[in-house]
Amino acid sequence: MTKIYIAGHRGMVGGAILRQLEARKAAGEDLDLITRTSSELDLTNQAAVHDFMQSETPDQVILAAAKVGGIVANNSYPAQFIYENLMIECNVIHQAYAAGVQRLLQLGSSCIYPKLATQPMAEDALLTGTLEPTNEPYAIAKIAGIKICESYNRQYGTDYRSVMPTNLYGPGDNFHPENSHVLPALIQRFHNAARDGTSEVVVWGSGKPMREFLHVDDMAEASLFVLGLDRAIYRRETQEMLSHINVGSGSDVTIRELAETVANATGFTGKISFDATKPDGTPRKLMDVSRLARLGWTAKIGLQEGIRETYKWFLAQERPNLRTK
Ligand SMILES: NC(=O)C1=CN([C@@H]2O[C@H](COP(=O)(O)OP(=O)(O)OC[C@H]3O[C@@H](n4cnc5c(N)ncnc54)[C@H](OP(=O)(O)O)[C@@H]3O)[C@@H](O)[C@H]2O)C=CC1
Ligand SMILES: C[C@H]1O[C@H](OP(=O)(O)OP(=O)(O)OC[C@H]2O[C@@H](n3cnc4c(=O)[nH]c(N)nc43)[C@H](O)[C@@H]2O)[C@@H](O)[C@@H](O)C1=O
Repeated sequence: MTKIYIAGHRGMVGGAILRQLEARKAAGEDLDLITRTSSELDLTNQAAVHDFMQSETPDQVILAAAKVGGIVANNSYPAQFIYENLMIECNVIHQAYAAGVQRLLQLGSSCIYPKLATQPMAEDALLTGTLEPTNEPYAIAKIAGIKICESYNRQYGTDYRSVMPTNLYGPGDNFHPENSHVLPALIQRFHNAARDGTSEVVVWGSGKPMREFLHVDDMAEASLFVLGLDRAIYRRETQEMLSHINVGSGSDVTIRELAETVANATGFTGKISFDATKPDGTPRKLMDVSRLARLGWTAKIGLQEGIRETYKWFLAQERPNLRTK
């Protein structure tokens, strides 16, 4: 029996990971899956995380809990983004170690790389330049997460791994109009405009930045693939002080192209305009996914198909996932 604690199981990524683990369990794998909501266990609370880890003593931990948001949320709540993410990482990783957890997987983000990194961005671009200012506090916390895992591995011989996802989307996403990421924001806005017969939809920024999108079911599969790799195989591709692995689809689109695709999927036929008062953020952040490909995993769900399927999911919800932050 393998006892796995999935931190953040009600989130988009944690939820997708839990669905895949539940399917494996139903297919006969001997798994004990442990979850807690943030109101049951606040991961910024050191004593609570200590008590939880000591009483549950999981074999493995998947850290998909974090303070997450789009470009404007990151820019508006920098203190919460750096504080909550650092606290969650320190508490979960240290208390996992203290409770004897040998294997852990944590999720970072492509924003750990410099704003003007060479494209596509390989893992060794980390800490080679200045970060994008709109999400620097979040990125610093995510970089710290990688370095905490590497440090525990070096000093204590643990097997703590990090995956760096590109921009994600899919069922369970946050559709908040200001605080969400671009893809759910556009699904919501174009859907409302098509439904109400509005003639124009405004998209933030210049439309020129490029982003790479990965469906959350692909991300969940990649996470479990990396967690399940034999230690020697994982180590062969990574280094003691560069132990993270990029996860992406391998191709990107401009925000204008993305808006046109979402307009098409939702049936909106009016005008698309751009609001230059909103930030563009990083001009481009395409992941170099060759390390993960060499290990044996590549993405399966294309962007058009993923958007169509996510829109179907969105339409089936009684009330979309409008989080307050
Ligand atoms: N979404 C994206 O585009 C990307 C996400 N990532 C990373 O992937 C991971 C998952 O992100 P995603 O699923 O999108 O995020 P979500 O916002 O969908 O989910 C985050 C989850 O974290 C939990 N959480 C937050 N704060 C606390 C806390 N103090 N104590 C306990 N639980 C807490 C919440 O639990 P509850 O619901 O119980 O409150 C929530 O369900 C994060 O590390 C994120 O940085 C990386 C790149 C892109
Ligand atoms: C995953 C990643 O996500 C964040 O970085 P980001 O990639 O810049 O994320 P975003 O999805 O919010 O924006 C992408 C682009 O799209 C444009 N854009 C247009 N119209 C809307 C819109 O309506 N909403 C949003 N949010 N963006 C819009 C927007 O102006 C920008 O040019 C990080 O803070 C951090 O959280 C992180 O790691």
